Amino acid sequence: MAYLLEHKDGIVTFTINREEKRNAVNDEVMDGLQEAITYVEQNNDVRFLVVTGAGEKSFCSGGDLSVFHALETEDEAFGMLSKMANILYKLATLPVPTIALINGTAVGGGCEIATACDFRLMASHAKAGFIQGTLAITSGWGGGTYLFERGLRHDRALKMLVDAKAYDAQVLYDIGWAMRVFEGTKRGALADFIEDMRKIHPSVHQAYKEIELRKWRERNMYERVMEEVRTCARLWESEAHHQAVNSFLTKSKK
Ligand SMILES: CC[C@H](C(=O)O)C(=O)SCCNC(=O)CCNC(=O)[C@H](O)C(C)(C)COP(=O)(O)OP(=O)(O)OC[C@H]1O[C@@H](n2cnc3c(N)ncnc32)[C@H](O)[C@@H]1OP(=O)(O)O
Repeated sequence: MAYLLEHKDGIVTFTINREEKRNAVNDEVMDGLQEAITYVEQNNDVRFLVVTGAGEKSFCSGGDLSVFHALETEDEAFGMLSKMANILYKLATLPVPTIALINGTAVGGGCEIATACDFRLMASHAKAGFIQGTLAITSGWGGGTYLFERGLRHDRALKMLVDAKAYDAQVLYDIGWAMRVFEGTKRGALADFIEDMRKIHPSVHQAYKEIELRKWRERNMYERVMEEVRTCARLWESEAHHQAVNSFLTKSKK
């Protein structure tokens, strides 16, 4: 299975389970994340949704280039990008707290998934970054829009996007993208992080989160995410993008 879904003690954990591809996202992973979100929406006893990756090397390496490189045109790209953007919008606007448990490298769309979550806990060895720029595209699943909403100083958020590189966990903590940097097991880090929150009635969490969600609805967050998707789809068609993807895939085959 390309993903794992677990519900234990009020915590639903969605694990991207494609270590051999550094947990790259394909359609099966997208459908699995949608399944996890639907499960949370339909089960009132769920208190937290955790997103993580299998293994210790990678949280998620973004879109599966070996699959999505076949998308040639703006319209073809828009179809895939908007599918995942809609799923991440539902993730970002879930009433329960969402936690990205970053067990390893989170790049490209992987960084977008983590940014769509309320909290980001990073293993000390992990790196994360919006590397889409190295492929001559922008973020395309809404992650750029969410980043500007996460309260980072504007200059730090913009630099993260335009640098298009993976940063160390400590740097990401210092600029305010990561909330915690942990040593040891991710399970232990999660248990420690939610210890206090677990003592509070879930209706309080949902009421506080609704303050932010109400602001997002009033400020047309969804429309802004879809503008980001259209921009990425337009850039997708460029020769520079297709050459960059082919270069990665060729390197991988050596
Ligand atoms: C809007 C989102 C947007 C989109 O695609 O829609 C994006 O996400 S754009 C960004 C796409 N992602 C990338 O460009 C990252 C590519 N991967 C890497 O840079 C590295 O693999 C890294 C840093 C994640 C890990 O490096 P490491 O040296 O540990 O591993 P390898 O590079 O040797 O990779 C091992 C194995 O996994 C395959 N792989 C890794 N990432 C992807 C990917 N995103 N898509 C497809 N396949 C991927 C890599 O080809 C290797 O396969 P192998 O068959 O063993 O050669």
